Amino acid sequence: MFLVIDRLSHTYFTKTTAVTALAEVSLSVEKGEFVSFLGPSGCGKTTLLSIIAGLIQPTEGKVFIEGEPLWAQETSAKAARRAAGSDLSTRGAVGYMLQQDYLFPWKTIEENILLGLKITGTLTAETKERALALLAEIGLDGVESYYPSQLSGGMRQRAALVRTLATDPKLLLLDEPFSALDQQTKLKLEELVWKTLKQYEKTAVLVTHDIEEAIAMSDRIFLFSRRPGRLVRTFIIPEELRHCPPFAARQHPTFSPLFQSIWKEMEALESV
Ligand SMILES: Nc1ncnc2c1ncn2[C@@H]1O[C@H](COP(=O)(O)OP(=O)(O)OP(=O)(O)O)[C@@H](O)[C@H]1O
Repeated sequence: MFLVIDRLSHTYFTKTTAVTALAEVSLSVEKGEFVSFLGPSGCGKTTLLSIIAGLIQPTEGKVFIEGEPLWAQETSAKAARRAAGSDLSTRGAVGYMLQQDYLFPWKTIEENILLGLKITGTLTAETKERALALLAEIGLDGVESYYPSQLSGGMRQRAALVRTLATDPKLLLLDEPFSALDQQTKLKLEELVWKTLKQYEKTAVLVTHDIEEAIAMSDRIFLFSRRPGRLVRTFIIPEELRHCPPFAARQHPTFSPLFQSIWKEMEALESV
């Protein structure tokens, strides 16, 4: 298994309160799989994504990426390899794409998309060429010297996708990356992201409120209860939808019945 989450719970402690965001979540994701986290607002989806990204340490439970535990003590051999600069296993392991593109406004598109490579010390002629080729592949050639303010929202999100993929991350975490876009741009970008991730055989986790988007993009959907978020159901997307790009999947006869059944479960969760 590529990603394993084992009996994970998380409580946020403030001076006066304790908020349990997630309770006893266990799930796993295969290499190359695209999964979505769906659930009522505040059920802990972003918290879970931040834990997988290594940004938050959970109060209980474990996360393994390719068998390696997050937050485990480094072995001395591994620490030595890292010190010598020869251990790239954790570099660029996880790519994060958010609702806002977070491109730096004072940097050009080219500087923005190469930033991750610079930070991780992996900027070479080869990785630069790859990033620029990716930019061209998604229809943004010619804008390298532009600043983010000179691009549309959809173009900026495409540039953010290139920046995320430039470091060749093993795992992509997508936190509602399409939710701020107009419907037409959103559908086009879903299509592009899906095709790009399939082409590069990436493993991805998407957080979304949008049931249709989750069905159109995913191989499986994990449905969470209200806070504290517990995994209540796993929907396996039928084979015929999984192999269709999102736009075609939305037109497929099995799409609507699946939407109805997930909608009913979501309604039941919201009314509890
Ligand atoms: N830093 C924090 N300190 C305290 N509580 C927090 C913190 N971050 C999140 N929470 C709380 O934890 C719960 C889960 O939040 P989270 O953002 O993970 O949910 P979500 O499912 O992603 O929500 P939404 O769908 O609305 O984006 C919420 O009740 C939230 O208020």
